[in-house]
Amino acid sequence: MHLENKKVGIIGTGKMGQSLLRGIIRAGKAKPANIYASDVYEPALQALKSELGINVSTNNFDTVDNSDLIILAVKPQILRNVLRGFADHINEHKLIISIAAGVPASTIEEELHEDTRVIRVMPNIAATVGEAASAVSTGKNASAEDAEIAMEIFSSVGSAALVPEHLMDAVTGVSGSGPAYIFPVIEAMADGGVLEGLDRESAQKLAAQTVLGAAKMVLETKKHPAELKDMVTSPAGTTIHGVHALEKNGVRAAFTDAVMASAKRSREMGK
Ligand SMILES: NC(=O)C1=CN([C@@H]2O[C@H](COP(=O)(O)OP(=O)(O)OC[C@H]3O[C@@H](n4cnc5c(N)ncnc54)[C@H](O)[C@@H]3O)[C@@H](O)[C@H]2O)C=CC1
Ligand SMILES: O=C(O)[C@@H]1CCC=N1
Repeated sequence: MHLENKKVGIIGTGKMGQSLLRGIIRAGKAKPANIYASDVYEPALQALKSELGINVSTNNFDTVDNSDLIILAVKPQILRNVLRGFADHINEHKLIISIAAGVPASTIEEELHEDTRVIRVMPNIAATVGEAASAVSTGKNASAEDAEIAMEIFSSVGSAALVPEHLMDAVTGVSGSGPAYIFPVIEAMADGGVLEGLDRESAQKLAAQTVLGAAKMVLETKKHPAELKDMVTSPAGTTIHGVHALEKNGVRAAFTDAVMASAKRSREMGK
């Protein structure tokens, strides 16, 4: 099964559902006429229909019945109920792709059918701008081709990598939740700039571009971040004074703790 000419369904057109929809269309991965989306909130659906030309419905049956693959983008807390609502409409020809945090593929198989083909993905909110970091894992019935399709979809909104499912909580801690750790960093760096006399707009732009540039250097040079840090820190210069201030405030432990707390919550949600 290749993505081309497949009917793609999305259940839940909130923040992530919409990001994925737009990304898939922007990348030409599916024609709007082949996309079926459902949500309980009709005004948002109608807006998506007129903006993107996709098929919409407030009834999840319409999405399930019309689609070859169905992306589940509702909150984890309601996922079981949503699945129960359409379990009778699922057969072995349909591929289920869930982005719900913490929910194991086995839970989805349990609620649908033991032989349902399930792929689990943890993307992040940067899918909105085509820069998500996604991890893809396969449930027990999903084939390598199913995983390829998921990789194709999520590669259209950023980078995607295959991981074994037991690492999904770790992925959630690092990249699923990660943008929310970095937004306050950007805000705080901009605050520092404002404190030192820059206007807010310039300070925020400088801070955001600095995060983007640093990330790009790590990805493109593939050097260890410590080596890159050493390239910025002149002896007795400005940067080492800044780095020292960060270390005194426990910045490394704070970020590692954030990843661990999010991963722990993801594990709890899976129970
Ligand atoms: N927001 C994020 O940064 C990320 C979210 N996720 C996962 O994505 C999923 C969606 O999260 P968000 O988009 O942030 O939530 P959201 O609240 O923005 O979207 C959920 C959508 O589901 C709709 N919905 C509620 N009940 C429904 C039903 N019975 N049938 C169909 N649609 C229904 C809501 O109206 C809403 O539009 C969650 O499972 C979350 O764990 C994964 C990675 C990142
Ligand atoms: O906070 C959450 O539960 C979701 C999953 C990863 C990012 N947002």
